[in-house]
Amino acid sequence: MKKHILVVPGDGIGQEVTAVGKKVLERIASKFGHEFTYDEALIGHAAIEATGNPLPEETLAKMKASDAVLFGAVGHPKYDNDPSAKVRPEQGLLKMRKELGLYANLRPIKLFDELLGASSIKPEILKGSDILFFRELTGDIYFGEKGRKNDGDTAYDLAEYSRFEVERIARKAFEAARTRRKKLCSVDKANVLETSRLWREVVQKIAPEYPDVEVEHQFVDAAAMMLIKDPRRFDVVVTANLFGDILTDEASQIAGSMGMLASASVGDSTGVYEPIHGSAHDITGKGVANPLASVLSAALLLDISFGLKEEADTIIAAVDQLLKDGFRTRDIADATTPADKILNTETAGQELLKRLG
Ligand SMILES: NC(=O)C1=CN([C@@H]2O[C@H](COP(=O)(O)OP(=O)(O)OC[C@H]3O[C@@H](n4cnc5c(N)ncnc54)[C@H](O)[C@@H]3O)[C@@H](O)[C@H]2O)C=CC1
Ligand SMILES: CC(C)CC(=O)C(=O)O
Ligand SMILES: [Mg+2]
Repeated sequence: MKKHILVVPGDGIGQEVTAVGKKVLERIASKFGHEFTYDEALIGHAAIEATGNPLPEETLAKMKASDAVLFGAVGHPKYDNDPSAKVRPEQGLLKMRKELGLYANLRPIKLFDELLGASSIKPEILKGSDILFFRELTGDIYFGEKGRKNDGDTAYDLAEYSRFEVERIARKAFEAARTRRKKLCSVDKANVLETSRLWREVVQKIAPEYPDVEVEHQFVDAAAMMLIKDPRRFDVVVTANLFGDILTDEASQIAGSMGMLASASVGDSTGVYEPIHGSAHDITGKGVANPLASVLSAALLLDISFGLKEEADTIIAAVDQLLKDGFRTRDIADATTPADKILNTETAGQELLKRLG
């Protein structure tokens, strides 16, 4: 198969982990006889430094012209502590999602059995957890009007959802539930928010079209609690942009670490495949970031954008084997991990390539 992949590492550990994700794609291409070509483009702080723009037109054009994008992360400490900065790395990420119409962010919470002990949640509560989040990605409070009034003393961010926006993500989640355990949990705050009341109304309205799927509605505060108390009760979860952002960072602890969670952002055009984590300033440049979220994002890319299921499964099996062989990056290691089994970003990539064959 011939495909063109755009690699957009972004900032911080995005650079470090995406290099490993790309190597895995290259190895898969040679192993299975595919012809993947690659290009790179700037986003975030790296793009601001080079062009003044967090999402240069050239990057966007390259994204639209590619068959899939392997994305890293954006962000830089200098903006995090400067609320007055008008141009920010995260604007590039949000604009990319909007411009490419990436309204559905699939975040599988996949727990590898070997990592049962890596979580702070008890293994007997965790075992068998397997959740697929559908986070709406182009609406909500992230994209509404924002500003200041009263001489800057009052700030506002408008949360908005249209019926159309809710319905299209809900339908994707219903369809996915049909292929899994046929349970859908819609998470909102309909006891308080009007956007959530529309959300619940739309989900209730289309539910009868999926009679084989059991639907449950939960308020986001209770859902946050239930995720930790009893993660196995969840199959597919569909929720708004802000709630999905927060709940999936929480849910990463089911899988053991933020460094294990991949995602697929899909919608109207080129799919973007990205770890759920950010640029992680605290470990940037140390070479210790777990690259498996990027590697598993590459697997999602092959599966969803290219329909290469066997190739994707080969990557997942290699990750599984790496963990079975006792190797751990620091974020998923514990006191029982022998020193010679602790990997850094680069050695994790090398060990993984050995297991890809
Ligand atoms: N999609 C994106 O590009 C995102 C960007 N950000 C940006 O990233 C910057 C840092 O944000 P934080 O809140 O610290 O979130 P973060 O996700 O970057 O890091 C949170 C914690 O998880 C750890 N972590 C994350 N990924 C890891 C990995 N692969 N291996 C090992 N440990 C890992 C970090 O070291 C940190 O302690 C900010 O500028 C933020 O705006 C945050 C989230 C997503
Ligand atoms: C800039 C943020 C919206 C990025 C983030 O936290 C995410 O996409 O999960
Ligand atoms: Mg997030």
